Amino acid sequence: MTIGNPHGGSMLGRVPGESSCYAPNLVLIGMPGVGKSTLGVLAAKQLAAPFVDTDLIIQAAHGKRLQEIIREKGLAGFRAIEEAAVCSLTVFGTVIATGGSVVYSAKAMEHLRARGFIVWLDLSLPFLEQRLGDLDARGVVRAPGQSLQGLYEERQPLYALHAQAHLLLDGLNHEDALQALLHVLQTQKFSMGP
Ligand SMILES: Nc1ncnc2c1ncn2[C@@H]1O[C@H](COP(=O)(O)OP(=O)(O)O)[C@@H](O)[C@H]1O
Ligand SMILES: O=C(O)C1=C[C@@H](OP(=O)(O)O)[C@@H](O)[C@H](O)C1
Ligand SMILES: [Mg+2]
Repeated sequence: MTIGNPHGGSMLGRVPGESSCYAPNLVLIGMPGVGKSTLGVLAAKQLAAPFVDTDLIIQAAHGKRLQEIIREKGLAGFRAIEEAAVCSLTVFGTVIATGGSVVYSAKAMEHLRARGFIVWLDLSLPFLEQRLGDLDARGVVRAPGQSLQGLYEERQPLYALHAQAHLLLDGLNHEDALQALLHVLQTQKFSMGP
């Protein structure tokens, strides 16, 4: 399923209220474990673009791993930290891997949308179950006792709401996933160049 490119033929954009044009970011969203961080690096290499992982920015700012931040600050606290980190991004022409929970913040998604093209990386639940190990060890924003299926069903509509393109990665290895992403970008006439 392709959701469409509202920029039309040109991917050059303008931040509301600002005068200069920018090279858009490529923003990856999706469930934890789908491969946003891994594929983001591979895509950045291929596109000769810088790469940013918002999880790493948050970890570096706090000097702690995400699991510890979530444990100490709680779910709402982590969401607020994530929103602030994303809204402070000023990069252009950059591949951005987000954390899976970013879609809970309309403000963060608006910020990303104003500066980039948003691709939803998706895995069907059985593939995701196979991919993810212990959710607690991974540090995921979910209610106590919430199952992966419950989280998946809660999040799918949010990813669909914010994405401009959708990519189902079931059964694709790293290289095939990269090629599939590049194909989507080509189809959508996405370019980071001027
Ligand atoms: N296409 C793929 N095939 C198999 N394993 C993958 C693939 N993409 C990512 N992985 C693995 O899945 C795990 C989660 O990947 P990661 O990039 O951290 O996902 P995310 O950032 O979306 O949470 C990692 O162990 C990674 O090596
Ligand atoms: O989906 C989530 O609730 C989260 C996903 C993580 O990032 P990845 O999606 O890169 O695993 C990280 O932001 C945090 O631990 C919460
Ligand atoms: Mg990641």
